[in-house]
Amino acid sequence: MTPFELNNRLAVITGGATGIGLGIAQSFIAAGARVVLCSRSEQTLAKASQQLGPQAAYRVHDVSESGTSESLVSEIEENIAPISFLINNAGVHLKKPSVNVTREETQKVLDVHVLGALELTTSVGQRMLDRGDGSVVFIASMTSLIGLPQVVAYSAAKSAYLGMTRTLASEWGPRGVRVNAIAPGWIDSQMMRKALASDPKREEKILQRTPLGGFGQPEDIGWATLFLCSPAARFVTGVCLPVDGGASIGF
Ligand SMILES: NC(=O)c1ccc[n+]([C@@H]2O[C@H](COP(=O)([O-])OP(=O)(O)OC[C@H]3O[C@@H](n4cnc5c(N)ncnc54)[C@H](O)[C@@H]3O)[C@@H](O)[C@H]2O)c1
Ligand SMILES: O=C(O)C(=O)C[C@H](O)[C@H](O)CO
Repeated sequence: MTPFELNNRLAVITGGATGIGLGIAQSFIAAGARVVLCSRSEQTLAKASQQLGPQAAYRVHDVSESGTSESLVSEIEENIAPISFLINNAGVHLKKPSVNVTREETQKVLDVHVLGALELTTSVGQRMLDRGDGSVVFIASMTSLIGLPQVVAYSAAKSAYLGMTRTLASEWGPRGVRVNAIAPGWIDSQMMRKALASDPKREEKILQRTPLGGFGQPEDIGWATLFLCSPAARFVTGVCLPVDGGASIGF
């Protein structure tokens, strides 16, 4: 057995039915895990789950809805299995000049990425702490590490993941629960295509500043997330791993 195997253990992946979340689900299943995809559209979830096969299940869940995590987590643990891995991947993008961003728009972005992910993480985390075992990954962004124009609320939310990761890692590490983050660069998904559509020259600029060239694929984030959750990363906690073709190096 290699230290990258996940041995039928259960991963909950928010926003798991599309893009990067689906790539993470594919990588986890390839490593022998079971997955529960959680997002808002039953139709999209059912399609993704069918594509993934018998190792996948889904639950309709809006992470931004306050007070809903406990019932989701207890239902999954009662009917499927204890949750070994939580991947906070659900996200919404907001791209516009910072002076035009309203408080309400910022609140919506923070509700999904920060408040929603934190509520779910503490619900799952309490059970992981009781069992003395578990691993949490936050899908942050290159905007957690470097400046990108016109994404001020999104960047605030993704940067919050760095503090949350370090705090939870230091608090939960002694009790067997690891917490890490990944900062994806430009990864080919609906979100990225939409973000770049407003500025056709941006794609060229991005490709120029990416030493490894091209855009990443969802499975690139999948393999990195798998590493962080696997026994191979048993001595890794509190880090944010960039997976961006080198774009955040600044050359
Ligand atoms: N694609 C990129 O270049 C890139 C770069 C850095 C970070 N990210 C992050 O990766 C994650 C996945 O994004 P993606 O690129 O796959 O785009 P995507 O739009 O395909 O995925 C986002 C997913 O989150 C789900 N979601 C949104 N709000 C939700 C809510 N309230 N409750 C539950 N689910 C919700 C969406 O339904 C969707 O499935 C996001 O957190 C995004 O910010 C993406
Ligand atoms: O580079 C840009 O203009 C972007 O808005 C990129 C996005 O922030 C990125 O793809 C999502 O995190």
